Amino acid sequence: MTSSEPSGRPALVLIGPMGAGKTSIGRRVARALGLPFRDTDSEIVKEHGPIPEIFERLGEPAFRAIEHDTVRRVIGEGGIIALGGGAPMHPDTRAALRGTPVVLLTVAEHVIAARIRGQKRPLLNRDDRDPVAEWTRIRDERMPVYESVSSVVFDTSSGPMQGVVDRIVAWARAEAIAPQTQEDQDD
Ligand SMILES: Nc1ncnc2c1ncn2[C@@H]1O[C@H](COP(=O)(O)OP(=O)(O)OP(=O)(O)O)[C@@H](O)[C@H]1O
Ligand SMILES: O=C(O)C1=C[C@@H](O)[C@@H](O)[C@H](O)C1
Ligand SMILES: [Mg+2]
Repeated sequence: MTSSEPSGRPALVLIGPMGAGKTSIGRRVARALGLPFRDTDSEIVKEHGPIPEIFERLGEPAFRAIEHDTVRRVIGEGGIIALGGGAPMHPDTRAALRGTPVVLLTVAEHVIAARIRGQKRPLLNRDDRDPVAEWTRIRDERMPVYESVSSVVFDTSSGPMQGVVDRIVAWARAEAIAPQTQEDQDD
C-alpha cells in the first residue's frame, strides 16, 4: 500500500506559530499531492462556531479541550493536516503525533505584522497589548515544544508561497510519505 491510499494515518501534519502558513500552504501541498486536506481550526468552526466566540464564551481551557478532541479525530482520518497554532501544546496531541511526519513552518517576526493584520486571533487581540509583541512572546514560549515534535522545518518568511509548497512536496516524496510522480515510479 502506498501512502496515497487511506491508511488511517496522516501523510503529514503541519504545525507552527500563528500566521506561519499552515492553512494556506497545507491546502496547496494537499492539492499538489492529490491528498485530502483538513484544517483543525476549520473543523472546530464548523462544529462549534467562530473561534473568537468560543474563547469569549467558554475560555481558552475549554477551547483547548474541544481542539484536542478535533485533532484526535482528524488525525485518524489521514491526508494532509494543518493544526491550530497552539494544538501541539496539549500533551495528548503530542502523543497522537508520534510516528507521524510533522512539518514545522516558521516565520520571522518582521513579516508577521502584515500577515496577522485585520484578522481576529483571540490570543493576539487581548487588552491593549501589541499583537506582534504577543505573537513573539507566544512563539518563543512554544518553539521548544514545536521543535521537539517536528521531523523537518521550513521557513516561510521570504520568497513566493509556492516555493515552500514545492520544497515540502519534494521532501514528502523523498521520504516516501507521499505519492511519487510518474517519473519517480519509472526509475
Ligand atoms: N510565503 C508565505 N508562506 C505562507 N503564508 C504566506 C506567505 N506569504 C504570505 N502569506 C500569507 O500569510 C498568511 C498565513 O496565514 P495562515 O492562516 O495560512 O497561517 P496559519 O499558520 O494557518 O495560522 P493559524 O495558526 O492562525 O491558523 C496568509 O494570509 C498567506 O496568504
Ligand atoms: O496559536 C494559537 O493558540 C491559536 C491559533 C489559531 O490557529 C487558533 O487555533 C486559535 O486562534 C489559537
Ligand atoms: Mg491556520
